[in-house]
Amino acid sequence: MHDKIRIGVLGASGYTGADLVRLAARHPHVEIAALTANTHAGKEMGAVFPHLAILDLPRLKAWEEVDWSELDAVFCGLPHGTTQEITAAVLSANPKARIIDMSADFRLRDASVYAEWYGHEHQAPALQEEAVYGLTEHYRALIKDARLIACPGCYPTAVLMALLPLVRQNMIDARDLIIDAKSGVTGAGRGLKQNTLFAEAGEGLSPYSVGKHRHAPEIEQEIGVAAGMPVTVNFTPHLIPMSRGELVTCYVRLGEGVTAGDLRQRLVEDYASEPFVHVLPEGGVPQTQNVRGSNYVQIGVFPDRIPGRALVIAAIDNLVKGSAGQALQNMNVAFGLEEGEGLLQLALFP
Ligand SMILES: NC(=O)C1=CN([C@@H]2O[C@H](COP(=O)(O)OP(=O)(O)OC[C@H]3O[C@@H](n4cnc5c(N)ncnc54)[C@H](OP(=O)(O)O)[C@@H]3O)[C@@H](O)[C@H]2O)C=CC1
Ligand SMILES: CC(=O)N[C@@H](CCC(=O)OP(=O)(O)O)C(=O)O
Repeated sequence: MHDKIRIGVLGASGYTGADLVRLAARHPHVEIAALTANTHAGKEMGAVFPHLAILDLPRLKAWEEVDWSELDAVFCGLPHGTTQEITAAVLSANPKARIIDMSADFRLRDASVYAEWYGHEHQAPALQEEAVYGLTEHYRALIKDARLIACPGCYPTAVLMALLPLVRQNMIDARDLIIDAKSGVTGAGRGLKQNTLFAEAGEGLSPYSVGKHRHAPEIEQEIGVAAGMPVTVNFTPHLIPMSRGELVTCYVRLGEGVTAGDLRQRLVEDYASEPFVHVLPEGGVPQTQNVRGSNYVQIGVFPDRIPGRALVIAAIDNLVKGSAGQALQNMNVAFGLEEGEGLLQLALFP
C-alpha cells in the first residue's frame, strides 16, 4: 500500500472526469496515477483541458492500456452503458479496487427497470446487485465497505437531499410529488450536441424528456425506499443557459397538521452535522450561484399560498455535488478519511 490513494479516472477528457481531476489534484491523500479517454487517448491532459495544464498529470490513454493492479480506486466518468463491461474488467484484474461510478450504470437495483429505461439488458447484473447507492449523507454506513459505489444522477442528488428526510418521517405525501428541475448545459457532457450549441441553448429555456426522463425511476426508487411503498413522481427537467448549476423546485403536499416550518426544522436537525448541507433560514432562497464550483447543497423551504402545500428547493453544482465532488466525498468515506478532504473550497461567487 502506498502512502497515498492511487486513483484512476476513466473518462478524464469529459466534464465530470476533468472536475474530478481538478479536485483530486489538491487532495492531500490522493495520487492521480492513470487517466483514460476515448477519442482523446494519447493526448496530454493539458492539451484537452488547458486549465489543468499546470498540473503534472499522466497522459490520457485507452482504458484497455491501464495497469489496474497499480490502482486503489477507479472513478468512472463514462457514458452510461459503457461502464458495466469496463467495471467487470477492472474488478477481475484487481478485485481489491474500489470503483466509484459517476454514470447511471449501477444505480437502479431492479434489472427490469434498468432494461426498460436504458434500452438494453444489464451487462453485469451480479455487480449491479453488489453496488451501493452513493448518496453520501444517506448511505454512508454502506459506502464505507462498498467495492462498487454508484453515485446518483445530478437531478436525483438534489431532489433526494431535499426530500428524503421528509418522506422518511411521513411529513409529506410521497404519492404527490411534483419536481421542476433545471440544469446548466455541462449536465449534457462535453460531446457536441445540437441542443447545447451556444446559438440554441444560450438564450432560451427548454424542457426536455418531458414525462419520460430516466432520472424519474431513480428518484422513485429512493423515495420508495424511504416511504416504504412504491411511488411515482412527476419530474420535468429543463436546460438553462448557464454552464454549471442545478436547481430543483419540489412541490409537496403536507401531512396532516404539518407546517412548512416543521419541514425546515426536520431538515435542519437531520443535516445538523453534515459538512456540505446548508439548510437556509426561513425565507432564504437557494441559488445556483451560491454553490458554483463547490460541493455544497443549499436547501430552502417555503409555505405555499395553497393550504396544505409547501415548496422545497435545492441548489447544487451538477459537476461537483452532482458528480465529481460527491464521488470524491464517497472515496473519503470508503478510505476512512475526513469527509471534507479536498472538498472544502467555497463557491466561486459571483
Ligand atoms: N455532466 C454532468 O453534470 C453529470 C454527468 N454524469 C454522468 O457521468 C458520466 C460522464 O459524464 P460527462 O463527463 O458529462 O460526459 P462527457 O461526454 O463530457 O465525457 C465522457 C467521457 O467518456 C469517454 N468515452 C466516451 N465513450 C467512451 C467509450 N466507448 N469507452 C471509453 N470511454 C469513452 C470520453 O472520451 P473522449 O472525450 O476522449 O471521446 C470522455 O472522456 C455520464 O455517464 C454522465 O451521465 C453524472 C452526473 C452529472
Ligand atoms: C442537462 C442534461 O442533459 N443533463 C443530463 C443529466 C446528467 C446526469 O446526471 O446524468 P446521468 O444520469 O447520466 O449520470 C440528462 O438530462 O441526461
